[in-house]
Amino acid sequence: MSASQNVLVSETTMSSIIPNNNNSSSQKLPPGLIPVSKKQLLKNIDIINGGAGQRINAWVDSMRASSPTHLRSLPSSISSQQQLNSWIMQHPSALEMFERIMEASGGKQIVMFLDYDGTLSPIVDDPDKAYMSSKMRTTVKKLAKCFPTAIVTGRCIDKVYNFVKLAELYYAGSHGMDIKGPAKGFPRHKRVKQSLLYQPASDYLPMIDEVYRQLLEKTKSTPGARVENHKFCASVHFRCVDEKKWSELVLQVRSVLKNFPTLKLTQGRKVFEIRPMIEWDKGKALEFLLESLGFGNSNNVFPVYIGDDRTDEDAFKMLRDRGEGFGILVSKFPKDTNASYSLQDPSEVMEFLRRLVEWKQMQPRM
Ligand SMILES: O=P(O)(O)OC[C@H]1O[C@H](O[C@H]2O[C@H](CO)[C@@H](O)[C@H](O)[C@H]2O)[C@H](O)[C@@H](O)[C@@H]1O
Repeated sequence: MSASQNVLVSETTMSSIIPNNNNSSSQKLPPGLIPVSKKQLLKNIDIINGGAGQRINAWVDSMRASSPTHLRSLPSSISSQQQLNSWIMQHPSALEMFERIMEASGGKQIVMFLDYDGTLSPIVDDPDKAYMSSKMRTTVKKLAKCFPTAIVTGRCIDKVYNFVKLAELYYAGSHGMDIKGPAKGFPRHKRVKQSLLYQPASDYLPMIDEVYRQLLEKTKSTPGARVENHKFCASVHFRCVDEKKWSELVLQVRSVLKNFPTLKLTQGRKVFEIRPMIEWDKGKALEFLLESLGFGNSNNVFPVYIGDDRTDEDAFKMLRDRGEGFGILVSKFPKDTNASYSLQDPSEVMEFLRRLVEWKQMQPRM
């Protein structure tokens, strides 16, 4: 499959930090953080000014590609079916490969990392109604008894906690920029010595509040647009915006972001993600949690990360680079990914987690 046939566009295509030359003095970097080079900032001035091919149409094309709908993307020809088959060969079902995966773990400590939306809960139109089923909750609860388990999400911790409601988990909210250890029975894992709290973008809190306020105001004329404040980042949803209005929404988002040169924009499933331009992502959060659990330099750990979105790729890549464990992409469609295996949807994720629990319960106690 060629890059142009991939369902997802590359994140860099859509990444923008949108500096405004006139306002740059009023938007200083938060103290202590030097997130980007001058070269990167200049490149992004070019992007917002419409250079480097970043025209409105390119944004809209990318929005179209960001989350295929079932009907539009189901393979309708033999060649796309062949593409799907070849993708599955490269990223086999984690359920079908279960025994082989367990063999590969070779007695190492399994650590579980789970994305939330599209992984533990199905994708729905209203982000406030993305509930996980009680069966899924019970399964994750059992999983956390067997292995250290973390939720890694773009949402802020409070919102995701309201859905998950399990105090025994680690949480990395706001794309990993807000990390907390388990509140219940802490420390659950002997290796963690002190209570865990890490917020590498705390200096950005007022800026995120302000960009959220401006985005809310600016996009209110676009029916269906939805803005969320995730404490250290913000989201602008276009899932419920008529496609004819997408270019209008792009203009609105760009007009706000040009006043915030130290924020970057990436794209998830029918959502723009606005984040501090710091070297931190879900991959870094995964690494931080492994270190906090005492596995920083250990070769006795087998991390498994399950996620469905572009932002999860940072974590998949981190695992590939570390040569430890593997990633599982939740998708029914071929996507360009650093994950090794695939699962089709949250129900398959639940089945995989259930089998992990069963497997663990059958292991002799050490
Ligand atoms: O990292 P995640 O846990 O996957 O969070 C990423 C975004 O998830 C939510 O949006 C997505 O799910 C919504 C509910 O199903 C759906 O309506 C939306 O289209 C998806 O993009 C969340 O609302 C966003 O703020 C997160 O950034």
